[in-house]
Amino acid sequence: MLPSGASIDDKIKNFLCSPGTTTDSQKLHQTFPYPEDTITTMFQILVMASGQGSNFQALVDGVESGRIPNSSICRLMVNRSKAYATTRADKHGIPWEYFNLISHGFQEKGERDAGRLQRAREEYDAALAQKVLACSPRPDLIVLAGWMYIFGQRFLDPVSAAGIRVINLHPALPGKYDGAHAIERAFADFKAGQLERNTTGIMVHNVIRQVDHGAPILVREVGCLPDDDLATLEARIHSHEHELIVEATAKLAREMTST
Ligand SMILES: Nc1nc2c(c(=O)[nH]1)N[C@@H](CN(C=O)c1ccc(C(=O)N[C@@H](CCC(=O)O)C(=O)O)cc1)CN2
Ligand SMILES: NCC(=O)N[C@@H]1O[C@H](COP(=O)([O-])[O-])[C@@H](O)[C@H]1O
Repeated sequence: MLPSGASIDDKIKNFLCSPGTTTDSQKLHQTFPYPEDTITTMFQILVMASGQGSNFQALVDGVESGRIPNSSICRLMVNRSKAYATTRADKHGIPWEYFNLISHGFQEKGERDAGRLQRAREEYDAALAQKVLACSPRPDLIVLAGWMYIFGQRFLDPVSAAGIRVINLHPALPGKYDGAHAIERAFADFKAGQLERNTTGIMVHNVIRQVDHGAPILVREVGCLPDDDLATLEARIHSHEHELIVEATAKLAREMTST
């Protein structure tokens, strides 16, 4: 028998651990009719990727290990049909969807007209935003983990209006090497003796319309070594990325769920 001052958590544990107890949530509510806001809900994370998915895997492992607390990866979106991230999602029972600018009919292959290209991207952005907003459960956070497509306002605005934050992992320091192929460009400068302090880095930042210019959330420097080649630098950077993306996502999971 629990003392009268027992906490709700103690009562729940006692209820659930009693012999012959069903874990039916309805029965739980009947027994402990406490306000909805005391029910802990999982922090829902939607991940977007275009490639191998090693950072997606780091997030999956981070959620499963509890390093990313009280969270669930509700969905993976990919824009490349051969993205190995989908295989990783299948292995962990995470639903995924492939949605591509050209394959799904927004842009003609080989299209070169600037107006048509712009309109195609805007329609794709709007459709992708609708897919995100239709997810159940709806995500609290979108993490771009090697997502190689630049969003326009017709994605960013509806998602932001729904209170969903978007963050991105970028393999460069703030204000350096914006855009794709950042590691290659940093390495080329290093080999040319033009990389400041022989140091590049990585960051997780908020996503705004201007690519890789959103406010940084976490930043980590990565030094280039004299005997580095591109492969050794990339491997070291990827290793740091797998840590930083989990640390940043866990930070937001804690901040966005604390009352
Ligand atoms: N509006 C924003 N969209 C995205 C951001 C951002 O900060 N603001 N971050 C990127 C991720 N990224 C770098 O971190 C990045 C990804 C892709 C590109 C790029 O040049 N994409 C081309 C297509 C390239 C390809 O398909 O191989 C494009 O979109 O036309 C630059 C930077 C994610 N989106
Ligand atoms: N500008 C965005 C960008 O370059 N992102 C980079 O794509 C790779 C994805 O690897 P992964 O598919 O193995 O996670 C990562 O190195 C990430 O920093």
